[in-house]
Amino acid sequence: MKPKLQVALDLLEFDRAIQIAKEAVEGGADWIEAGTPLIKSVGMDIIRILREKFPDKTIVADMKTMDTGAIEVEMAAKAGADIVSILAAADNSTIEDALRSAREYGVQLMVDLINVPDPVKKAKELEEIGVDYICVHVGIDQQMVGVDTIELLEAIVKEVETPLAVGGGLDAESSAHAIAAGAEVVIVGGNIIRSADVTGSTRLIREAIDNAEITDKKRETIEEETIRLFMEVSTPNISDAMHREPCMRGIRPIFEGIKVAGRAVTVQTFGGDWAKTVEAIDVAGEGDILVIFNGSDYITPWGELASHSAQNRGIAALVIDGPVRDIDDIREMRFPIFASGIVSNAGDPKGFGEINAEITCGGVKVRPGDYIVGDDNGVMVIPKERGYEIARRAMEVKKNEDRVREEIRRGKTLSQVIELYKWEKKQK
Ligand SMILES: O=C([C@H](O)CO)[C@H](O)[C@H](O)COP(=O)(O)O
Repeated sequence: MKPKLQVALDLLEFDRAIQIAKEAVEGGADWIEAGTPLIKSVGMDIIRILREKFPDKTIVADMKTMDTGAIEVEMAAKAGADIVSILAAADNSTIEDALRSAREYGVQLMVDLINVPDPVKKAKELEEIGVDYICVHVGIDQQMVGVDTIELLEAIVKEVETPLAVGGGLDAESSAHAIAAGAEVVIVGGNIIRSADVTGSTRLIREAIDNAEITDKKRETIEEETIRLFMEVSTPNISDAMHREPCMRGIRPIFEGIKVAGRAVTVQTFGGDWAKTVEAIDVAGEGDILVIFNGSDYITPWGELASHSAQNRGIAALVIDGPVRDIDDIREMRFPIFASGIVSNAGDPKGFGEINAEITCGGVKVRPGDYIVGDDNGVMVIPKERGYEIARRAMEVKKNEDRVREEIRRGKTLSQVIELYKWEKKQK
């Protein structure tokens, strides 16, 4: 059977959802899902409109029902859905009653394993119950902390014969992998709906699943993926992903066009004492970023020779709450530096201070091993425990902006695209 491609319209705005669905269908999407955020934002009417606009397509209502399964299936069925998706985390009585309702109203029931503690066991129970599709689903928040959709699919596919739909951060490569591993339906949200070229992105996934094969391409490590993603997003994307966390105050790049991401090696020094700052070059590894608190705006612990030595060691950049000197030479060698000032005079190597202690730089706490990302906008610090998550969330911010930019290019104003007036916080 030809694999099915389900586009998940996880959007908030009615008109955008219809337009994006149209573009996805042009690219080869077979099933159109009214995503849960969309249903919550605009109501069940979105299903009626999708039914009307796409009479030949399968419409999926992602209801994420936890209770009263029968009534929610009835609502979605009467609005025009062909398949209704509810939660496997619901009690089996809810799922069984939802299935009765699905039979009564002539729709199919998909049951979503998202957040179920033992998904393999639950999948077997769902098979017993006789649901039409089991949805192997890693939710967006779980994806951000590294839960792997394909691993989950591979654990379940061996255990059940019920048709499997699979979703959770899939792109062309992982969609193909999912189909080759035995899924019948791939569900793709972000990698289609947040693309500037929805039709092109859908087409890529369509082609990949139609020629599905498992590649044994070596996967990146989490660390490699984290750094790659940080290099692909901007520091404003990162700040947005961290709920508008501020960048370091008063610390600017000494030349334009710098883009760096790496782990912090921290240095606390005092008034231009350059012993610890230079010793830190020997401590840091390739790709690390030195982050220094200098304690003076008028005397520097860093210049061209230190930059030269750091560059030779493969150190990615220097970030300093304090001034640097020799910036003409440093600019020429293009060693990336973010600093709070520039002076001519250095201090002496007295040896006060500490390497790899917690410091404050530009008003932001930095611990050794935290992720540092710097670009023309500023320098962001990402706590080491949340590096991968923030890199993934920042990429979602970027993708969303790519799509919004495209819609502005087509003629809408920004407030029209994001329905700004509707989403202003209502006053009491
Ligand atoms: O169901 C979904 C999620 O829980 C939000 O409602 C998504 O549609 C599903 O995860 C697919 O989206 P991506 O993970 O962005 O591909």
